[in-house]
Amino acid sequence: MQDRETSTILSVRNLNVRFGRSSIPAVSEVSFDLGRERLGIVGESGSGKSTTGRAIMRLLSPSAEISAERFDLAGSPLLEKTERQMGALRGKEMALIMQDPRYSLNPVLTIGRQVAEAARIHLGLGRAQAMESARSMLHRVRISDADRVMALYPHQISGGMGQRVMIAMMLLAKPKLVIADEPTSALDVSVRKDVLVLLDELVRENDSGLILISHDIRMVAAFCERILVMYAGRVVETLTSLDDARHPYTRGLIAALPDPRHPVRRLKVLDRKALEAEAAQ
Ligand SMILES: Nc1ncnc2c1ncn2[C@@H]1O[C@H](COP(=O)(O)OP(=O)(O)OP(=O)(O)O)[C@@H](O)[C@H]1O
Repeated sequence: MQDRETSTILSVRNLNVRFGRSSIPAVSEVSFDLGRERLGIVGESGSGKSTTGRAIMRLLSPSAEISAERFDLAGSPLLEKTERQMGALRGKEMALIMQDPRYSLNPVLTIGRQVAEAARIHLGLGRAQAMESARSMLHRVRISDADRVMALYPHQISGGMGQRVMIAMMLLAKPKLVIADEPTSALDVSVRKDVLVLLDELVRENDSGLILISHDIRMVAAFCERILVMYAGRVVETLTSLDDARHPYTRGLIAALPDPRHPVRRLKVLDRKALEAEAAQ
């Protein structure tokens, strides 16, 4: 059996995030541990998924107040780090893959330049070696004509190709922790699965921990060993299988998504009145 104690990458106890003077916390009392495994965070829009992911990266707006009893990356408290120390961790020890590669890639640099730049910064390579490392990483994300793609600018490649480039850049330094926030929702349906399979493959190869954030509970269930279900900033349920879902909100999330095995004419919607009644109890 795996020794969870030594393999814990991230440990979160009672994480709270509040923006400005807002009386309602965006994230409330969230707790979980992450080892070298895949953990999903699901919930509807506004439930606090992205805020949790960005709090881990310490990439929230300055108006955000973060507090936690424990908030450790590999045993080291994230809230005690200076911005400079966080800068050194991002990309090297922890990486964030966001929804739309068009906004994450630098529009004025060629793909080759920006992947090589990541290799230079995070792996400490010289110019020529960094270019070579960029080329081999692009091959690893199954871009077969890497030389041609390296000469292109972000607007000249497809969304699916852009997300492969982002994955190449983000996983180059084999970070311990990868957070993927809706990594496929801006992509064409036909390439979504390929991109997720690739991400999953590289995360396993690197022996990293993955947090996959999405509103799509079925997609998350296909890739993750454990799922945290968030509602109004709180974790309402932790699942290892969708069949174990007990909370009416989780059941609503499952029912609101189409199941390819059982197509339906009309999609269900969340029963908000029942949920609010339950929350008030
Ligand atoms: N910079 C900010 N300033 C003020 N409030 C914010 C900020 N960012 C997020 N929030 C609030 O925090 C709450 C949680 O938002 P968050 O983006 O984490 O939800 P989410 O579950 O990721 O939703 P989505 O899927 O739409 O991104 C929301 O009420 C949102 O309005």
